[in-house]
Amino acid sequence: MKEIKLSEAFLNRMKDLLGEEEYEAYIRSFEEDRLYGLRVNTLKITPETFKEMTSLSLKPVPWIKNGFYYEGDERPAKDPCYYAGLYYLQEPSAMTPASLLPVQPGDKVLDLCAAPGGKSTELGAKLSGKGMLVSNDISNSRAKALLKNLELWGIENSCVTSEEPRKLKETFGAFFDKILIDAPCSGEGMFRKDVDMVKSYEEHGPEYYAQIQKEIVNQAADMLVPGGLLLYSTCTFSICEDEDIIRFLLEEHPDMELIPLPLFEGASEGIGLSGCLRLFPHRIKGEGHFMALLKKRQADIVSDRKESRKEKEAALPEELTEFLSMTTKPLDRSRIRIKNEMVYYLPEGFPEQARSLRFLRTGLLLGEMKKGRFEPAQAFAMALKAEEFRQVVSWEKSDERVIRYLKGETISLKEEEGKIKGWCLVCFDGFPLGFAKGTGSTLKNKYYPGWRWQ
Ligand SMILES: C[S@@+](CC[C@H](N)C(=O)[O-])C[C@H]1O[C@@H](n2cnc3c(N)ncnc32)[C@H](O)[C@@H]1O
Repeated sequence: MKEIKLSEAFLNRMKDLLGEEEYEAYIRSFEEDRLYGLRVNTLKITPETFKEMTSLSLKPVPWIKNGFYYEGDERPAKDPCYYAGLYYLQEPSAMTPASLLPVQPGDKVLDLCAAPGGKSTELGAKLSGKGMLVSNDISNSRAKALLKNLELWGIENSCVTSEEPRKLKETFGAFFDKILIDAPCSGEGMFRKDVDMVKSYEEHGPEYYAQIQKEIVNQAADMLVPGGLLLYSTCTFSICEDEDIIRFLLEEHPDMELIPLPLFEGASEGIGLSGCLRLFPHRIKGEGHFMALLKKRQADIVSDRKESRKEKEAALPEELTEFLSMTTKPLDRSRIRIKNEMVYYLPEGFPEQARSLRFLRTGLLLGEMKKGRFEPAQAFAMALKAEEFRQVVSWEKSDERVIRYLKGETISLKEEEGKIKGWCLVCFDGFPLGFAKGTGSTLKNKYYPGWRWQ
């Protein structure tokens, strides 16, 4: 075993859970190195095309269509592709929950414990810009990291909140078609990946988290519409945080039923509760996880689901209209809002009652009105495709100006590239990185300073 000191109590519980023989296999899994994974952003590129263009040595994660393993000595975060939001670095088992929640474009989706965004980015990609994703995390600082990841990923229809689930329930009521709860947990499944988890486990073990999880699932169930689906996941093995929470939920909410999850090679059934899914590091190439899918039964009376009312189009400032004329991205003008000079594009059907919540972001930040000018935001660039902007500069990935642009430097155009006046979208190989403002043969760098290449 590596330098990991696991408590006697934990090891005894694992022995009880797995039986003598399998326990030995579990312990041996600590002798193997942790695994590294990335998940391709299908909003921007197909997994096949990405595999062709990257120099990373990728191997497919068998149960995730857009998931790959990469080698531990590779540095995918130091790559323009990362800055273009083409992938998210994620441990392979952690890719499973979002892949098993059948989100459809147009759904209203809640990711209740979402930071830093490992599941939300995938849920947002599945929506393909239609419907709404509310990504919440009780921790404000973690919610900031979540916002960055959603913006980098190019999701245009997400809102980020930092609230207690109870407050969300009071505000939204039964509103969401799909809910994901990637619950805070004791993290027993992550000991090999992250030694620090062992330390925090000593402070707060399974019983501590089970109480929090019960409160979270209780609130979440009330936020589902009839017929809606809820996926519960943890990265821990203890039954009291896994199957027992599902039993609790079924008891407290008799209108909920368990929908069996499909088994795939290496995955195991729930312990004493079939239909749930468990992933163990000695059976698959990934860390430990638990998942269960639940459905709220349809009400006898057909619910009078209101169609979202189309808002009246407000007149937009001229400078903004002028900028928007440079993009062919279809934007419903009635969803554009200006608050304190910031210009937002709200998701379809954004509910009025939600305005009282603590939002870090409502929809896509398009930009800012500044003394009669409009300055487009970094998030807007990330949500565009190269062909959706009229003035584009696209270099090859190997062009040294790509990294210099990401570092915030002023860039000179080559003679054969001609001259550029005004806003342009800077890309490599056709993937947007951010905006710049051309003054002839020079590009003033407008890449967001907080995201610069270090
Ligand atoms: C397992 S992590 C989520 C990881 C995230 N889903 C991802 O894939 O990147 C659990 C998160 O729950 C948050 N959390 C803890 N208690 C919470 C609560 N009562 N309501 C909402 N979020 C909570 C934590 O701040 C933490 O970010």
